[in-house]
Formats: sequence, structure tokens, C-alpha cells
Amino acid sequence: MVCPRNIGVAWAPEGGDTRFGALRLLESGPRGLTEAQAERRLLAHGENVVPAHRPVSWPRRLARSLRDPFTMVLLALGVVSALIASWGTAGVIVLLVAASCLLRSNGEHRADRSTAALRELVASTVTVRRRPHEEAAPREREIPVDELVPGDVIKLGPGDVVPADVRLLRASGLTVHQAALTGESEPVPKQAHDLPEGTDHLLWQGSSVASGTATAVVTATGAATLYAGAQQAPARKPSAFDRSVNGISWILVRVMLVIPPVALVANALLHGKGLEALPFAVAVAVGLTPEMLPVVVTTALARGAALLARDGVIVKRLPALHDVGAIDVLCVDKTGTLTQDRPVLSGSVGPDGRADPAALRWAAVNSFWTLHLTDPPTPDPLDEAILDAAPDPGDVEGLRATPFDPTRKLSCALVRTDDAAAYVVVVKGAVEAVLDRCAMSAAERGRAAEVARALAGAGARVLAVATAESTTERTAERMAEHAVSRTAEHPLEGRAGHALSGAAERMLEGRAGRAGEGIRDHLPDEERGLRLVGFVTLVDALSPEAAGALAVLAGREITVKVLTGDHPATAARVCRDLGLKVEAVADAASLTPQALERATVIARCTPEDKARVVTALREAGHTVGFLGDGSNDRPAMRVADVGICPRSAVDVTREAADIVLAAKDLTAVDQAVLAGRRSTGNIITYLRIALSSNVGNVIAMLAAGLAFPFLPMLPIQVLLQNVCFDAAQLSFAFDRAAPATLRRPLRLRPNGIVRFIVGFGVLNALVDLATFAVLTWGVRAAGQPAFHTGWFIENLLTQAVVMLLLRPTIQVSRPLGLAAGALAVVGLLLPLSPLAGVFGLVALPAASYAWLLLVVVLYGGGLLAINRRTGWIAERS
Ligand SMILES: Nc1ncnc2c1ncn2[C@@H]1O[C@H](COP(=O)(O)OP(=O)(O)OP(=O)(O)O)[C@@H](O)[C@H]1O
Ligand SMILES: [Mg+2]
Repeated sequence: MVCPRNIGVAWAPEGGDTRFGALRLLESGPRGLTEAQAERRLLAHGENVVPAHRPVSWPRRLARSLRDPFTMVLLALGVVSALIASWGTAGVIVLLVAASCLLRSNGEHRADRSTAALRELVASTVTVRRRPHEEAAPREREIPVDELVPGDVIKLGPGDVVPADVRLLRASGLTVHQAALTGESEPVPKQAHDLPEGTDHLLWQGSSVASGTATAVVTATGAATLYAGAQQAPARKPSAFDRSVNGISWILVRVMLVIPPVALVANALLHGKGLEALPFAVAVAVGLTPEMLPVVVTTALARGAALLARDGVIVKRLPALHDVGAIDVLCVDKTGTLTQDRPVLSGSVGPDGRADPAALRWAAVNSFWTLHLTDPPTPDPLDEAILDAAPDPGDVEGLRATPFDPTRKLSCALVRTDDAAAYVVVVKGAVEAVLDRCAMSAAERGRAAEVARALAGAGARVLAVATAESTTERTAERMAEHAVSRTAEHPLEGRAGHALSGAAERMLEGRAGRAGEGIRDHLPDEERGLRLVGFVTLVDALSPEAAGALAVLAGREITVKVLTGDHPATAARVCRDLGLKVEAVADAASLTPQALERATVIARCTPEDKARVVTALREAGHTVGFLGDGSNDRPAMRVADVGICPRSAVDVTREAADIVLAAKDLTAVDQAVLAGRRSTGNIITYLRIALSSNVGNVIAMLAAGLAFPFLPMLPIQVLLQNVCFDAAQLSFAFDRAAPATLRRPLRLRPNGIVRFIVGFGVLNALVDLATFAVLTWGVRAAGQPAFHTGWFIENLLTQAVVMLLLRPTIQVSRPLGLAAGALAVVGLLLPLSPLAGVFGLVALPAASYAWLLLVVVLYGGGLLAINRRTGWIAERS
């Protein structure tokens, strides 16, 4: 049977590694496995799933939720209560911890399950070559990556994630990213040669194709792969959202830890009390805890994600929903986002701009042979459009080809023509990349660039076509190699003239470094340069939804920037046609921070340029979203705050994205933005209300505890009211968003929230103290139980009031209305119910209700007045 583990690696030292040998050892062949063989192997080897990607089990998740800081502090307080035999307090604490952990792990489990199910929808597939039976011809088809088995022959193209460990059988222009596995940050070239040295001929599961194409045989799958589990889910830094929530949590935890000792000491000093005050102190500390914070956060986000899923928008990482609501700059690519990515040939001109079929003819030769010889899993739309329109190229035989890649921006084919038996190198690519390699004077190059600019200015995509001839294959080969191995040398014009600083300086460093790397080997002059044949132009119709969606995004205060590999004139024209206000057009090669801030279009980007632009924007303080679908968009996707791509995007891009859209449609981005702002809005409202009333209660209780010789409330009552608040506050996850919340980018800012909490917490405490005054004066004669009851009722009523009024909108959603109503009802009826005795509550004289209501009404009126005067409540942090 097949040796499952890394045949390629195990084999290399023995010196017999031929492609055929590898296939034979794997009991496979160039025509692939039969379906029956594949089925048997799937049983023997199991599914091709890396163990690290399996979902987290329920008990594990529960254990993890116990590690939450609030839970730890609560448990510590529970232990203290148990030590002093305060069993009621300990019991309630255990109940709270259990409820919050269960709700939380259940919520997370459900959210994970549904995101996992959704992720399945966008799971990667792989092109595999298999035969229905032994004699049949091989067929290529897409199968889910899980079904891959050792011995399968697969095809890889730009943007594919390598689905298993493989050994190359054929490769052209192949480079792979394997940074996650080996730490090399630049793409590594790979070859399929026999008797290879080192690991040139091997690709590992989890790496990804940066450029080129390949056919390869699978050597190991699933847990047997060399790096199985090593790369896990790429360790992301905690997002801005996680950091905000954690920041707020830790502030509270510190305060919670300080309260019991302070309360104890104060009570000892003022009232000469000892440990008997401890249960009260513990209860107050528990009262401060927002036990339901993790539950509300997860539920609010999961609910937003579930609503989006109905429209086919998949949120792969829940906190990304907050981040998408927070973006103020959205970077998009051009092709396929603003246009339809269905190019149609519109012209073929010579270097002087006059119509000339030669450019199209040579472009077609290049397209035909690059497609044919490199055999990409999905053909390039530009190549297809050229072939659709081109005449038969005649008797030309392709010998070698290097497929297009977005860094070099050209493709190259070496062909032999029949007539003169000459070898011709045919290059086609982006204007600057091709002109840069042509042998021409500066003036000629300037004129040709001007012709291209004029063509691009009409909105067309322009490809330059150039050739070089030789009578010997060897020389032609060297010329072809020279053309593709050289890095384009962008003129770094403008760089010297500007005082660059910080982000932009760093941003441009990579560029400057690369410019010097061009391989300047010393070819004889006649072998050096290409001859420009001319340009072909292609039109790509505008996306019908784009114009409307851009206007809507502008209305949401999101600045759209177009980062494209294309010509600046083409991109600028497309943007103008879509009604996007083009402030400035920048060239990736000569960007300054000022230009970056102003530019609507940043053109001629390489994949790394796109990433550098996004990083610089983030460093300038923006929250940046990035929408793209090509393999050239992957680096930017990884550094953006939120990566967004359509379901049709290449594997690597989809893997790096946080949000996957049903189609490449800016309208769907807007939906995601709204959903994000809604969820964040609800979370902010929850934090503000829950924490400000908790803080208010704590201040009031500590103050009252010191002012009176008796406890203002029994510990069990403090805990009971806390449980009621927690239950009611769950409804915030289902609240409705205020229009103001949706108007501009919204993010969780701990400082804003803390300010709000302190302000309204103090106000809340003042109201509580006013209630004390009323109670002391009104019901104290009826004894301590009446005093406790009065305060208990008032707390529940004011909590109901703030739940309704401390929100940015006066409109109330049903769950919230019900929760607030329930709180008021419990507050009013519990003291009258048979349960009253259990909690030490008593019925109050009728008049005291009137007093309590008066306080509550005054408080509500006060809140409304404050909001009208200051707009504090409506203002979003
Ligand atoms: N198959 C191809 N053969 C030759 N040149 C190509 C090919 N595809 C694209 N180009 C050239 O390379 C340039 C850069 O392409 P790239 O894929 O990086 O970006 P893009 O698709 O034009 O734009 P965007 O970044 O908006 O998607 C194109 O503008 C075009 O001039
Ligand atoms: Mg693209």
C-alpha cells in the first residue's frame, strides 16, 4: 500500500526521486487515480482534514468560559462567602456563574456551529484528475478538499491554497507563499525537475500559490502532512474590538477587588463592625459585575451575523462584524468590483496609436500558448477575451511560457514560427512593465506611454505587446528568461522631492529596495531589448450596482479608495463614470502620506503595494476595510482591519477574508456595515446602561452602608436584584438601532464608555440617595424590612426606566419593552407575593408607593431633560 508520510521528503536522500518514481511509489500515474482507488484510499487514510481545524468540544468550551476574569472574581467571592458560612450568598454566586457560563458557551457553540456551517458553503475545492475506471480517459473535476487522497493528481493555479503535501510533476512560473510554515516571507520559486536538490519540488499543505501553475501528485493528506496542525488557525492579534471589551472588563475587575476590603475597613472604623459586614461587602462587589457581558456581546454579534447570512453574507469571525461597522476607509480593487470583469476586445494599435492588427495577432499568440502550456485551473479573462477576438495566429509552435503574475505584470511565451524558422519571444502585459523592457530611446518611450495614456483615458484596459526574435533557440530562451526575471523598475519620481516620514517612508522602503534588485546581467545589446509591437485595448463594462452603492457608502461616511494594478488613467475614468469624486490619482510608485490621504485612486499597485497602502492608512488612524478577490489582493486582505471578498474569490483571498459576500457587490458591503453598526450599537447601549446603573448602586450602597448603622439592603436582596437586572439586560442583544447609530462609523471606545458610566453612575447614585431620604423620612418608622423593601422596589423601577430612556432612541423594541415591564412588575409584586418572606421583603404602606413613584418619575424626567440639553445619551462613543 501507499506510504502515507511525505514520500517526497523521505525519498530525496536516497537519490532516486524522479517524477515517475514518485508516482509509482504512490501507486498512481500521470493520468491520476480511478474513482474506485480514490474511494478505497479515502477509507484507509481518512478525510483530508487537519486536526487543528476540528471544532472545539462543548465541555472544553465550558471550561474555557470559566477562565473569564469576571467568572474568576465571582468564584473567588463565592469561596469567601462559603468560608464565612454565608451559604445563601455563595449559592446565588454559583447560580450566577453557572447561568452565565452556560448561556455563554451555548451561545458561542451555536454561533460557531452556524459560522462553521456557513464556512462550509465557501469551503475550498481542488481540481483533481481522475478516471471513472481503469481504461477510461482521465477527467478533471472539482472536488471538496476533504476528499483528496495520496496519489491524486491535482492542478494548482494562482491563489490556490495547497490542499495537501504534494510533489510537483509540472510547474511553470511557480512561486509559493510558505511563510506560515517555514518563515520565508517572500514567495519561494518551485520547480518540478527530476533528481532535485532540497525541497524545490515539494509543496506543503497550508502554503499557497503566489504565481504560476502546476500539476502535482499528493503525497500525504490530513494528519499525516508534515506541518499538520503546526500552522493552526493563523494566530491573529486580538482585534480592536476584543481589546476594547477586555479593557473595560479589567477596569471593572480591579474595582470589584477593591470594594470588599474598603467596605470592611470603613464599616469597622465607623460602626465598629467586624466580619459580619463581609456578606454585604461581597454582595456589593457582585452587584458591580456585568455577568452577562460576554453573553450579550456574543448574542448581539451572532444575531447580526445570522441576519446577514440570510442575504448570503458570511461573517467568518464574529468580532469582524464590529470592525466592519467601524471602518471609515474602504479600499476596493477595480476589476470585478467597479467593473464586471467581462472584458471585450475593442482595438489593436501600433506604437503610434494607429490601428494595426499586429498587436492583436501577437497578443493572441501569447495568450494561446500561455494558456496552453501552463494550463491554469481557471483561464485569465483577459486572455480569453483576446482569443475570442483574434484571427487564427497561423503556424506558430509554442515552446515555453511563463504565466501572468501580478508583481511582474506580464506574461511571456517563447514560440517558433514556421516561415523563417525563427524563435520569437512574445511578451504582453501592463504598459509600464513592457515599455520598461523595450529597447527604445527615452523620447520614443515617452511617446508610446502617451499613446497608452490616451487609450486608457477613455476607460479601456490597455495591454502592451512586444516581441524579440532570434535565429537560435538558446538565445531566444535567454531573452525570454531575461524578460521575465527582471523586476520592473518603476521610476521613483517624486520621491527625492518630498520629505517623507513615518508610515509612508516605511511604506515606500519595500518599493525602493525592490527597484534595485532588477537583474542587470550583461546580455549583449541585441539580446537585451524587446521591440514594441503596439497595444491592445479591452473594455470592461461598469458594474450596474456600483454607482448606487458608492453613493450610499459615501452617505455612511465611508471614504472609498480604489487600489488597482491597472493604469491610472483607466482607473480614474472608471471612477468618474461611476460618479465617484476623484480627488487625486496616485501612482503606487510615488506615494507620499499627503497624496495617500487625498488620493481616490492608487494605480499600478503590486500585491505588496496594496498591503503597504492599507498599513499606512491604518497607521494614520483609519479603520480600514479591504474588498478584493484576486490572489494579488491577499497581502492587503491580511493587514486590513476587515478583509471582505466575494464567494467566487480565489482560495487564499477567501481564507484571509473575515467576511465573504454572495457576490462581488458593494451593496452587500453596505449591508454588512449596517449590521455591524447595529450590533455594536446594541453592545454599547448595554455596556452603558448595565455598568452605569451597577456603578450607581454600588456607590449608593457603600454610602448608605456608612451613613446608617444598619445595612441598607440584605445581601440576599442585593444579589436578587442583580439577578433580575442580568436577566432583563439580555434583551439588549435584540434591541433596535437608532438612526444616529447607523449614520457614521461606530466603534467601541473604552474611554467614551467609561466617561458615560461615571457620569450617569453618579447621577444614579444621587437618585438612590434621594430615595434614602424619602425612605428614612417616610417608612423608617415601619422598620428596617420596610426600608429594605422600599429601596429594592425603587432600584428595580429605576432600572426599568433607564433601560428605556438611557438609549439613543426613544423607540423601544419588543424584547426590551417586555424586559423593562417585567422588571417593574417583579419590583412591585414580589414584596406582596408568598416569596417575599424568603428574601426578607414586606408589604409597604400605600403612601410610600406614591413617594417612590415620585422619585422614579422625577428621575425619568431628568434623564429626558439632560438628553435634550446635552445630547449625551444619543451621542455614540
Ligand atoms: N493575462 C494577462 N496578461 C498580460 N497582462 C495582464 C494580464 N492580466 C493583467 N495584465 C496586466 O497587468 C495589470 C495588473 O493586473 P492585476 O491583476 O494586478 O490588477 P487588475 O486586475 O488590473 O486590477 P485590480 O487590482 O483592480 O483587480 C493589468 O492592469 C494589465 O495591464
Ligand atoms: Mg484583480
